[in-house]
Amino acid sequence: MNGLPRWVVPPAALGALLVVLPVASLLTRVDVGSLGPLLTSPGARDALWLSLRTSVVATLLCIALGVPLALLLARASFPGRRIMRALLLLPLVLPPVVGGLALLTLLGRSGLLGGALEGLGVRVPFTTAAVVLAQAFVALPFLVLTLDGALRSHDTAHEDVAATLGARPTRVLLRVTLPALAPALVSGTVLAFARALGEFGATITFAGALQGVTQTLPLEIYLQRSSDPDAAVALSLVLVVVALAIIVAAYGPWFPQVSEAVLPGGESPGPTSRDVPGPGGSPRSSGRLGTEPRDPANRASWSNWSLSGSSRESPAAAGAQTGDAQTGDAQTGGGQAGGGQAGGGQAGEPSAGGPLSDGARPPVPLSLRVRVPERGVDVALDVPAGEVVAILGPNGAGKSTLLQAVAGLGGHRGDVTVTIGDRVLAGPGVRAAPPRDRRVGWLGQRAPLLRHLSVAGNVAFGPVSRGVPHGTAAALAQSLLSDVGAAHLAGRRPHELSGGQAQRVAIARALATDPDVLLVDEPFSALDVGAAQHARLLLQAAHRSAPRTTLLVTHDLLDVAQLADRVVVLEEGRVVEDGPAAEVLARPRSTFGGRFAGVNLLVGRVLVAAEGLGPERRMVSVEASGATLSTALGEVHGTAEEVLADDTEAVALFEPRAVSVHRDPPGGSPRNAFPVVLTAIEPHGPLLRVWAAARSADDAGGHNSGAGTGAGADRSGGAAPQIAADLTPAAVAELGLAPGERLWFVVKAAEVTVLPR
Ligand SMILES: Nc1ncnc2c1ncn2[C@@H]1O[C@H](COP(=O)(O)OP(=O)(O)OP(=O)(O)O)[C@@H](O)[C@H]1O
Repeated sequence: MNGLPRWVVPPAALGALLVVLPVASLLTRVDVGSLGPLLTSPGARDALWLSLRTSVVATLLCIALGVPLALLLARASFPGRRIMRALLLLPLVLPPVVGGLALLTLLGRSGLLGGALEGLGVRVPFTTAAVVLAQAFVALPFLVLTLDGALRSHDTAHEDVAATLGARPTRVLLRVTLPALAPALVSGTVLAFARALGEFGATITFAGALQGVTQTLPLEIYLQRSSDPDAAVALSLVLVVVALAIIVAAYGPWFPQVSEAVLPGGESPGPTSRDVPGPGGSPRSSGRLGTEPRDPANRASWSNWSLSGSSRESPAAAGAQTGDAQTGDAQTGGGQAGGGQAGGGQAGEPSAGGPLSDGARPPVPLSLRVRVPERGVDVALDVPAGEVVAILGPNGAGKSTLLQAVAGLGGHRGDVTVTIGDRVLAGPGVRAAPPRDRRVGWLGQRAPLLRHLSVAGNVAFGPVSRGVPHGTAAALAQSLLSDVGAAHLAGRRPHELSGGQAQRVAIARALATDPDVLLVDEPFSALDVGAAQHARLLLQAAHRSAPRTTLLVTHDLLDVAQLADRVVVLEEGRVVEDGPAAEVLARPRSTFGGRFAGVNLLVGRVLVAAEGLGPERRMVSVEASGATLSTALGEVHGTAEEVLADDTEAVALFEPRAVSVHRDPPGGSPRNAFPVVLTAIEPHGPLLRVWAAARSADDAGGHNSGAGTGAGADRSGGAAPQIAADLTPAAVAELGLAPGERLWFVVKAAEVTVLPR
């Protein structure tokens, strides 16, 4: 029962019987002997043929009008959209005969438009065209609502990436949106055709029952019912068989995608993601990602890189080097022949002469000013050519908004100025350039590969969208796939890839258009450790070969350590820290930066400044450089390496492993003793990290009253600063620590570094 309650069975069975039993009893009434002559009578033949013809035309009309209508309803924003969606439900609710009357009042001789049409010699009612219109009237909502529901539940990540790859809106619609919605389109079309085939009330009212002209099969059945009931039953059987044939053809086991089709309000299968636009680059002398500038002489070499840093090394070797087995890609080694051939033999060739190879364009700087009040974001950032900037910050800090602003995605309103190189892509008085014209590459958390294209087709999609001939784009794709160790996957479909393989393909795809700026949004967070490291090294190798200006949103210390030159920390939509990556990791100045770097960071004001420090006196003596801060945890004594002024803002940093934990206030000096309440204990490598928050002022003075498990748990909430102590499991067991206990965290002044903020 898959966890379903048993009581659902009886009503479900009754529901099924309500549909099946009447049809089954109809079949029992069929006189098989007289079936042949009845079905071959001219009246029956004409009616069946007319029904099929008009239903097909009405369905085509529904597709031609319904697909654009559904797209507008689901994706455009215009006044009255909800009302229009509601009005489209009317034909589903109204009796069809009312629909027929409505059509008559519009197109009849004295109707709103009918009079004018008659004047032009066009008469619609009681013609075959009227049958088609009546059928389309009742069938259109089935198609529109099916597609509308699918579109609204369909993530736009694929479309966003396609746009950043250079695809124009029509190409995105035809090559990305509609293929992804194929199951819903088929489903809606089948429903519309079935509804048109069974249409009766609107037809007889608006088109009448003229044999061979407007008398469709449902009308023929109705008319035969009074004169020849057996014939009516036999013709009903024909309608049932035709309807069943359509349903089986569309929903049969040989068409699994359609059997999962999206029905109105249903959900389209597919990845959801926060995938947005991506990076570009420039040479620099001390970059983390790469140290070698692009070789301007090697105009076609931008794609000629590999994990090893040498374009001549086979991807198989690269895969072996990085332990590719961890990605679940046991065949990477087996791909040596193909990969080596494409990567080694064709290196440099694919882009030669193509629009993408218009020289090894030097990396370009990025300048942006993003002010989006509706999201509380106000950030200005200048990124020198080729620099990799890690954007850090807590959830909701505005990191993705920043990347979306560069890519021209997101649909938010605000003042956004983006300049890449000398191209002003958005700004005051400047019409914002669409994503396809920005030359940015987007790499997101998941790899939104186009499911209906092969791996190679996905990588070639961007170049082809930018006008590169198919052959050249295919060769370029093969070369890039070799570079990422995925040449052997070229013919596979995205659903046949592991997460790590898909991300490697996404890297190749993002670089295939040789973007000026690469926007990378938590690219490895959905991968296991091995696959993440492999993908990280691939990005590093790509950057080494052709540095690009890059914004990298991440929550991962390894990404920053291995890829970033500079770190920008955002909090509540503002830059709170900005500095070289090594400096921020070693000596963070913001609360989030401290947490990210794994050190305790307390913000405070200088009470007693370290004075007279010169370089020669730094760290010589604790006494000489001592400084005291007033913080939320009380006074903190530490050593300063720079001159501090009284009453200025500063931060105190100390490692969790330098903190000792006591049940009672310790004596002796020079030591910092913080009264805290334990909030959490979590594994941290071989140690346990014990988190604690400041106790309230009136609770801080006294000695710990004992175990009191849980007594202080509620004090850990709010914005109280948290500090951590790393203890061995044995120490935690010996102290018998548990959340809620009141403790003292103690750290020597010599272990505390005080820095100006
Ligand atoms: N589509 C949207 N409409 C309205 N507000 C949004 C939208 N997307 C994000 N926001 C808001 O904008 C602010 C910044 O969000 P953003 O997604 O840029 O943050 P983030 O730093 O990327 O967060 P996370 O790390 O959780 O992805 C948040 O307050 C968020 O609630």
